[in-house]
Amino acid sequence: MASTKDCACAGAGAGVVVLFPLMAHGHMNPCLYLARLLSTRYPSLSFILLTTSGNLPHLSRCQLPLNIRAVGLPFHPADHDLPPDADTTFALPQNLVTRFNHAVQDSLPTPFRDYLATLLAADSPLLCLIADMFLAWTAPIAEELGVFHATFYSSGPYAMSIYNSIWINLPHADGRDGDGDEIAVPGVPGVTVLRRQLAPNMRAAESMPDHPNCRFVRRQAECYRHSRAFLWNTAEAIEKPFLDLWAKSNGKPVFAVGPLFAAAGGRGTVVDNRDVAAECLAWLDRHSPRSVVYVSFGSQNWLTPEEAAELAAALERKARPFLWAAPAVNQAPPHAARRQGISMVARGWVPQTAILGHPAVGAFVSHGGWNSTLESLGFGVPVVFRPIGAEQFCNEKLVVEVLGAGAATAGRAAETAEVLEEVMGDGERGREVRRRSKEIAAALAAAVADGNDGGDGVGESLRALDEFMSLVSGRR
Ligand SMILES: O=c1ccn([C@@H]2O[C@H](COP(=O)(O)OP(=O)(O)O[C@H]3O[C@H](CO)[C@@H](O)[C@H](O)[C@H]3O)[C@@H](O)[C@H]2O)c(=O)[nH]1
Repeated sequence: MASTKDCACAGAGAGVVVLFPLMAHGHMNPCLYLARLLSTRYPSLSFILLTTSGNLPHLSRCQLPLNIRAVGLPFHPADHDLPPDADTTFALPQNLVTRFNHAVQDSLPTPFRDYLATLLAADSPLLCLIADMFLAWTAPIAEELGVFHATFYSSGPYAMSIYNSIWINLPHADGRDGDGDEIAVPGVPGVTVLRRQLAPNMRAAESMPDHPNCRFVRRQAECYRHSRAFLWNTAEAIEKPFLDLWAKSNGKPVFAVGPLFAAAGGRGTVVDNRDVAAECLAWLDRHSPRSVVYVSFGSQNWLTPEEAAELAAALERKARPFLWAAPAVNQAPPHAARRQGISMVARGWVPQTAILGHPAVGAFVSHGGWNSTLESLGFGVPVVFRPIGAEQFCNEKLVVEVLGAGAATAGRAAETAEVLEEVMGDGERGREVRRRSKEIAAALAAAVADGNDGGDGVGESLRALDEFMSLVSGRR
């Protein structure tokens, strides 16, 4: 029996729900929001946030409600040729992120199975396991033990349909090599992608049908078949056709329960970095509405020094003030861009949702991680996408081509400067993008309305969450 470690007291309840996010901030944050939302909406239940032991100290500082406790499974990064402190994917280069995912998939199933068995032997009924999309291997184990398994997606169905299809089918391995070639995406009707939009490792895989990511995604697709429901951190208001497509292709119910950061209104996984937070907000307070460009590339992506220099040059060209977040050392801009007073480089974890909610922010230059995308949409701030990897180019396509609430840049200074001016300026394009951004923000706020403020009642995402809970507790 593998050892596990608890970090808080469980509240008493009529049943237990286990949530198991991948150990990456872009995955733990939304899962923690979901746990907080469920714990408020279902206070008589107990919630277990499953993670690895190395993450317990971080979670213990997150002030979890009494009916959520964190439990750590044993995981030793160094045993997998990972840095010994790689408890999450924070600041890991892309090849090590893939190794991290494989390490998790190879080493956690046994302790996970043992832990689930102990929960089944306990008095309180185990209602369900909600496991991350990248922990699909949990589904066959849950099925074998008779536990209801739901898959939680920290990205949206539009992006994941495209991303999975490309890794599984490699439709770009067609012998052509034009950057502007349009590639049809099998199983996603009406969607094409340009070869140049594909993430770099995806492009490289056209000559490597056994690329580690192909194996990883194909294995996941097999495991999903054992899951009984799909929960998405998105809202029908922005992705209804793609939620329907997913439900139809997979033959299982889907529930759009986001945007979770707005529904939970709580804190994410990373301990507040109070000094940096106060400094960022005080700096924003000194700027006029919609004047600042916020720049961030999330928790596990960064530009090369040359790319960062191009972006810095773009930002300086029109002398718009910018706030550049560098939570990891390798995310800082080049020295030339550090013009104190005019712009700010925030070293350390910043309060991103507070920044996006600040009236001074007029645009967000982002890699397009789904959380950043959703947070920006939620606050009505137009995104200028500068994708780096993973499914980020799909998030760009959704927002730019489908929703019309942002713009994209391939990264060159002149192009980026022009796109930023367009989005922030008073021309027709800028006004339209901002109008759509505000419209979408209102629709997302309505999706998570809890009906307690005299508005139009409970929003579609909270109703979907309640339907999901009825399903797992056998009431539907
Ligand atoms: O200083 C910081 C940096 C980040 N964040 C938060 O951290 C999260 C970052 O998530 P995301 O924007 O999705 O970026 P990644 O960390 O890159 O997320 C990974 O996971 C996402 C969800 O699956 C994918 O969409 C991305 O492509 C993948 O890189 C967001 O909630 C941010 O608000 C902060 O609060 N402060």
